[in-house]
Amino acid sequence: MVARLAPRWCLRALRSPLQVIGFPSLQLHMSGIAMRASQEDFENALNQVKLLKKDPGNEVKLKLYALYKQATEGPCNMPKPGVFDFINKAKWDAWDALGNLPKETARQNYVDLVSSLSSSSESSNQVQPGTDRKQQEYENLVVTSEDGITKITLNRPTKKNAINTQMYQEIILALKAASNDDSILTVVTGNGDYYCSGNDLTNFMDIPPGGVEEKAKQSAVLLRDFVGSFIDFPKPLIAVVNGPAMGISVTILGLFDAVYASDRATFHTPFSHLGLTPEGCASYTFPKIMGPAKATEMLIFGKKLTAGEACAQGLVTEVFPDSTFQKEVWTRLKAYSKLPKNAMKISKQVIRNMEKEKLHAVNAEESSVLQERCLSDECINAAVNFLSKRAKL
Ligand SMILES: CCCCC/C=C/C(=O)SCCNC(=O)CCNC(=O)[C@H](O)C(C)(C)COP(=O)(O)OP(=O)(O)OC[C@H]1O[C@@H](n2cnc3c(N)ncnc32)[C@H](O)[C@@H]1OP(=O)(O)O
Repeated sequence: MVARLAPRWCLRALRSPLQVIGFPSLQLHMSGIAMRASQEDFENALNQVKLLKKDPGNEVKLKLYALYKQATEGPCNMPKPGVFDFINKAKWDAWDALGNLPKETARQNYVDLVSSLSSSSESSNQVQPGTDRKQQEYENLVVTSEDGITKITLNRPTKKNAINTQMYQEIILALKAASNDDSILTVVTGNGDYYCSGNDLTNFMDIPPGGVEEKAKQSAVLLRDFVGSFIDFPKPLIAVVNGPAMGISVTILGLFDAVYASDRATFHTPFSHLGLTPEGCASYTFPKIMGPAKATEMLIFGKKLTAGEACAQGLVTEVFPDSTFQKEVWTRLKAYSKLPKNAMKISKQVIRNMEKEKLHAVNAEESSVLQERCLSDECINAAVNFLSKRAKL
């Protein structure tokens, strides 16, 4: 069966030779698509393309074409068109550039790309690199974009940037926006002396009408969505750890592509002390990064690491003296942001796609275990303890 799907913007007048690039990706030879894990998503994505309200432009159309061909036929197998056959040459180049990218990865990248296009056509939240534009307003974050870098700053310095319920939601939104904007790199950092003190322990105080069980359920869903948005983030994601980091802000570092730390930073996951268990996929990423024995010290015994120790164990990419931290890190990030955008993004996706499913499974399991832990005496006592000490201050 061959289905030809024509998005509305496909019907617009075409001006340049490149604009007549069609959508072979939409000529669905369904029987030829291998039955693999992501086939349903892939088919949905093929259908979603025709619903796009906005023409995504030739660069994106070529990318969709190339990923479709790679996903369904494998590496480029066509003879190279002549130099004056502009359109077919551009298509051939795009497909050929994917080299030996596995079919499954191409399929996943196609799905991710369509998903980002769908959201961006909904939100139209495009940010031009180099414009230092402040994005959407958030209560607990400051998000800016400059020199192709979107910077998400955790902004509750008086609470050591503890993540309250609203802030979890805002971070999910900010990551979604950053994945759809024109930036090349995305950075997460903290305002003030802390990077982040982890989950806001007062989150547990806000009990809905359904009671504590309902609260635990809501927290688990929020946690899974929050961590999921890091797992799925499609561009290079960098943590600029300006000071101490605790709890979930540490575990999630295992899902970043690079972590730069000030020598003032520390890394602390006192889960057992709080009656809690690891999240952020750390039960999988930490043993992989630092080996099971070191992961145990952090995740089960709550050993606090210095920046130097975290670097030696592979959790941190590099440590800088606090006095020159910002200058050195931003000089480096600006240089990285000038590297070819698509190559970096695709490389990140190739690396992540190797274990995306595993990470989602780990996230679901950790969230479900935590849903139970939140209701345990150990956890409730630890939260009450923190809150009563705080009340005395
Ligand atoms: C969605 C469910 C996820 C569940 C998984 C949980 C994962 C985690 O993240 S576990 C880690 C949780 N975090 C903590 O246990 C840290 C608790 N905070 C502290 O131990 C200390 O505040 C400190 C070491 C971070 C800083 O100590 P200090 O320098 O002495 O400063 P203060 O204690 O006076 O803090 C200033 C101000 O900030 C408030 N605050 C700090 N961290 C948190 C927090 N995590 N939750 C709520 N509030 C926090 C602190 O209470 C002070 O507030 P005020 O008293 O109103 O000034």
